[in-house]
Amino acid sequence: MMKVAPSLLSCNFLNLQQEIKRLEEAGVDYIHFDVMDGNFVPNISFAFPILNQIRQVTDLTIDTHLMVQDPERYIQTFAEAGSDIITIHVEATNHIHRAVQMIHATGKKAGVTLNPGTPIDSVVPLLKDVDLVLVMTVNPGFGGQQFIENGIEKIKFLKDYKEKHHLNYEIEVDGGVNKDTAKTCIEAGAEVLVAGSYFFKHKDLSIPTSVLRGE
Ligand SMILES: O=C(CO)[C@@H](O)[C@H](O)COP(=O)(O)O
Ligand SMILES: [Co+2]
Repeated sequence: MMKVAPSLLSCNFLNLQQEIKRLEEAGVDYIHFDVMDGNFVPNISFAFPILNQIRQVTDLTIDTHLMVQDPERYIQTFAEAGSDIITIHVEATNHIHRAVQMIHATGKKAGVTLNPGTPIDSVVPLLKDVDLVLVMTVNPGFGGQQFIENGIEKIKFLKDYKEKHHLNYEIEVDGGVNKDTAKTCIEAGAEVLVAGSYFFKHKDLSIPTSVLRGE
């Protein structure tokens, strides 16, 4: 069954608690929490104090996407703030394998992600050690961008590799996901769809939840 992970970047920040409640009522699977540091990506979003407050009001899985240079510096803090999954970029550290080990040492699930310009080979040595692989289908830093097609081949590769080697990671896609691009991602083998602008433009959030699940 497809999982849906709305990105809070596109929600109404003035009513955050209400937005979390709407997500719960819509039956989403994960809350996707985008952290941007103004260094790894050219934008700044939000971080632990907000994550910690969200943790106080929901039991939904918090899927933290760290768009942060040298994420090792913040893994412990994001774990303590209440993340369930911590996903880091292969481009953001010289020691991605150690960083994955650090995430697991906190007791949280570890994800790795790669930009549209990064070859899939860069994550292959990590695949047996991670819980999730996030394929970026936009250049990270902003919501509302257009889907970049080269992610589809990466999703297919990850699906085949997972089956061939009997691995357990989830295949997640992030960026420009809407009704149409979701279909292509699902056909290619995606298992978790992140969606921000498409998702929150709906008044009734159960609609994009069902559409993205392919129901
Ligand atoms: O990580 C990111 C952007 O860097 C995403 O999670 C976006 O927030 C998704 O937004 P849409 O492309 O769905 O509007
Ligand atoms: Co994201």
